Amino acid sequence: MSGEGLTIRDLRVTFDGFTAVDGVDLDIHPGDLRFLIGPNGAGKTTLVDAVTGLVKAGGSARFGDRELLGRSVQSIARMGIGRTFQTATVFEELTVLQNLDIAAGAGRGPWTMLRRRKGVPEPVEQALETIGLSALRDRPAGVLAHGQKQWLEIGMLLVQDVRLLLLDEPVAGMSHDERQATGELLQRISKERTVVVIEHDMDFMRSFARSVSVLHAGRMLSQGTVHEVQADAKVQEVYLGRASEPEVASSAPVASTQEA
Ligand SMILES: Nc1ncnc2c1ncn2[C@@H]1O[C@H](COP(=O)(O)OP(=O)(O)OP(=O)(O)O)[C@@H](O)[C@H]1O
Repeated sequence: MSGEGLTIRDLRVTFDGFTAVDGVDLDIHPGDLRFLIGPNGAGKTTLVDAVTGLVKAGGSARFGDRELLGRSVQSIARMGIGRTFQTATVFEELTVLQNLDIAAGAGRGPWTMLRRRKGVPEPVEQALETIGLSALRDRPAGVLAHGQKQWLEIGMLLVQDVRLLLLDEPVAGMSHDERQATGELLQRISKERTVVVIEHDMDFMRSFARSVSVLHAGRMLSQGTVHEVQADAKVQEVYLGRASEPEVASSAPVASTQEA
């Protein structure tokens, strides 16, 4: 796929003397479906915060040939970079369609837009279909299942024509079927866009990652295919060495199961 990639060099984020991201290099090519994994506190969310302008960072993060560091959150969003957070942020009282409509017209006043809207704009129709919520378009977002809210939030990025999607634990709390549907959704989306997924669910990672980067204590520990990362002794040590911690224990099989 042509388009813009994300190139990070020597990224550093410090909070009151504590270094959360410690000189990270990362290359994400257009059309990648990259999983960013690592134990709790590794710096995954902070890295995404830095790329999206939420925290100050040193080093460089370029989208195509444009530097992101030093720009405002809004300016970075206008460049086609969008993210989701661990908790879905949709307007619960508004319908699925209204949520997408507002996202599509971000910057136009929502009420003006809702009053004047006749018919459904093509990008909104397409997003509804992509996220599988066409039949629920007139339902209030608040009644959607947990997984469906996450898909709606992804749809809200699609209608803004986001080129690089950064998703923070999109399948947390989802059922097995919802995870499967989400993985397939991300594969569809990454045919035309670039997707980065922060994830703790190793089964999900094995099934859907095109490439993987492993962060540990603010540094890049390992990168490659699922197979390469699983076979990396450093990765095995980081995960297996912490297998007694409940959340990481669920991640431990990264080092011990067969190739995805
Ligand atoms: N605003 C902040 N102020 C101080 N320390 C912070 C701040 N945000 C994050 N940290 C610290 O930076 C480190 C990295 O946190 P981060 O949330 O990026 O990790 P993570 O890899 O996303 O972890 P998790 O998988 O648990 O979400 C942690 O030690 C965290 O406590």
